[in-house]
Amino acid sequence: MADGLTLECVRESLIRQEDTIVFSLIERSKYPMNSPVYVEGFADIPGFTGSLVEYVFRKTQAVHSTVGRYESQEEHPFFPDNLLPSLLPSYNHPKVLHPAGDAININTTIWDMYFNQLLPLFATEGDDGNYAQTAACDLECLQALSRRIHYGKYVAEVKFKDSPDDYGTLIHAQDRDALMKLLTYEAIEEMVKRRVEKKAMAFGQEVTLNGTDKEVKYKVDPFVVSRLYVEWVMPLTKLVEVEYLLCRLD
Ligand SMILES: O=C(O)C(=O)C[C@]1(C(=O)O)C=C[C@@H](O)C=C1
Repeated sequence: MADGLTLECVRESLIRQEDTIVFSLIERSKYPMNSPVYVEGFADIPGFTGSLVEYVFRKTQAVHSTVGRYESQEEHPFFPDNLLPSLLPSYNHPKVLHPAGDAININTTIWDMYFNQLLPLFATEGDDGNYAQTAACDLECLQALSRRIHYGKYVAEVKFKDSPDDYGTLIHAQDRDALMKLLTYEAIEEMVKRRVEKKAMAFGQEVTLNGTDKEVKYKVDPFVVSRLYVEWVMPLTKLVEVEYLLCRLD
């Protein structure tokens, strides 16, 4: 392909991103739920009324924005309002995606899924006071999930370029359901599900030198990781793919 992007290399990136996601969940699992982090007004921050986690996100993303993070089409801010542009000299990141896709940002949905559905599945009850560390871990998890899910734009671009006629017809018809069917590979999804479960077992097991046959304990339940992928990561990636394709010919 002209821009060198192939389905194989895009899938390789998705596989590598699985490592980042599994490790970020393992890091978050060091801390209990620490619910004050999520309570509006818990921190007495002048001029700010949201939760501590929102504060950490806004401040971190403001810094990242001024050093060019969102110049890359792979990155999507959680709070895009009022971000300042990059102060760095322009790197000229390759713009492989169709510009209409830049407006697609489903981080609100990802945020909601993470805090309301995923976190309660793996964070233990309790409060150890490590609020800043907890919010920093949430930031890592959410950024990794957001990057992976929005990578659906690249997957969709490659699929479109590989079969422009098949996709073109459905895009002209704005046929969401048929696009979803055409871009779905059930055998690949099954492999992803099994691989992330295996990674959670490999990365999250206690390593001992005098290995006896004690019951193996995992830092994050491998079943929760496969469920995360089956229920949220893959469906949301496919949603991004469909949204991107719908505007691919604009
Ligand atoms: O690998 C692909 O073809 C993708 O579109 C990515 C992905 C995924 O999210 O992992 C999504 C849809 C396919 O059914 C298979 C896998």
